[in-house]
Amino acid sequence: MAEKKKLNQTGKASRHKVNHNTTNAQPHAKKKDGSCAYAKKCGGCDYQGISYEQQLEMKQKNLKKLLSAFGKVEPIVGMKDPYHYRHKVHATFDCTKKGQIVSGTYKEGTHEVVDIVSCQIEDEQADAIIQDIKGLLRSFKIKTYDEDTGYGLLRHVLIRKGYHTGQVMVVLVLGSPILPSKNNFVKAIRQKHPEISTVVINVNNKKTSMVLGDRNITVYGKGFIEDELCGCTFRISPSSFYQVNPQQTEYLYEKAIACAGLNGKEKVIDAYCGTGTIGLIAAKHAGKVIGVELNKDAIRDAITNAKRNDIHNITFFNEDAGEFMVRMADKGEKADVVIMDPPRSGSDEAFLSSVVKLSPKKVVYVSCNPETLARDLKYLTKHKYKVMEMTPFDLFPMTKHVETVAYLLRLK
Ligand SMILES: C[S@@+](CC[C@H](N)C(=O)[O-])C[C@H]1O[C@@H](n2cnc3c(N)ncnc32)[C@H](O)[C@@H]1O
Repeated sequence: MAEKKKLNQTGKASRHKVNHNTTNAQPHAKKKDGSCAYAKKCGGCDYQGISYEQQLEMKQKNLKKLLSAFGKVEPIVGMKDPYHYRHKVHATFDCTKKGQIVSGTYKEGTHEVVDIVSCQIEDEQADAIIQDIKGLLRSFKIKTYDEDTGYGLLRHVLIRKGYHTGQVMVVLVLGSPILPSKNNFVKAIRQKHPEISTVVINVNNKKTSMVLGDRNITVYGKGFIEDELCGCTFRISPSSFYQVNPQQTEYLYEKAIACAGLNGKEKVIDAYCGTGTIGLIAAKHAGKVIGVELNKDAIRDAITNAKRNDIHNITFFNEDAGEFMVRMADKGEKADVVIMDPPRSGSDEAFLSSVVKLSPKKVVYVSCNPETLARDLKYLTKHKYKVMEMTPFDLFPMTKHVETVAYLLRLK
């Protein structure tokens, strides 16, 4: 998955300082000519100012350059409406020397917070909630956190919204676990936004570039939201991976499952499974599925998701995918299909060599980084596998990022 730069793949955000030049005038996302009012300062969208058609052409060209050695790259599946697709929105909070509270993203290459009222690619409801939280801070005497001095409270706000359910989670990332008048604060924000289903305090008191700390305290609702994809319901916790563009994700997953070509009998491995999304959808068409994932919160969600969807032919393991596969291969175990969806850094040789030992008939590789995909395909195609199909999906309009489903078949 590619992320807008303000919250990168690992959830990291760069250390920040306030943009003291910020004025009280708050520009809206679009200028009269339709371009982004923040483009020059924010730098989150690499393709700002380029028509969407042209963006798709550029992505296709780059994919062709990187992947055509392995076969034909199918035409990229773009969005009908490429705006406001992000259902995970994050804003960093800070205060200028003049005492103005600002919230938004980092100016590219700096530690300055660009004050953003609404963003062209973020969900509009999420942006409105962030603005209203900003508006409440003074009356509740909540100060923004200063990383240099450790003084203040509010560091970030993270909003996650279900695409089909409309459920909204607000995560307040604080430097300490105590939010003064927390019940009244929640009441005030819910009065403005009754659509909020849960509010969580995330405690991050470390000098770190990571947005989220380890501790979550639910102050309203269940502490998670649910969303639906491809006929399954998924639980999403504050730190679990869930694609930021659920609309396009449905097409991506449908393609991955179609490539697996399941007939109800296969043993399938869903590696880097997150909250179990792809594996649970696959389980309906397979004999048995094994999901493996490093993040313990995501695995907890995956187990709950299996129960929630009444799916019993899936087992999840909280482990490094490479180590898990090596052990399976050493035990001489086999699999019919391996579906793998690694982070941007791609897979590793321990994992890939174990895939070769397990010798599944099919490998379905879901990738958010064509460069690491090309590297990993090079390994697999040198070891008995042939790329049969590669289909890109645009999950990240206005940015250079792209998802690709590659399907490989074992040659002998
Ligand atoms: C691109 S996400 C895919 C998640 C899931 N397939 C989905 O579509 O929602 C990659 C996942 O790999 C997990 N991960 C990263 N490194 C890992 C490793 N070494 N072993 C297992 N899982 C890992 C991350 O926590 C993340 O959930």
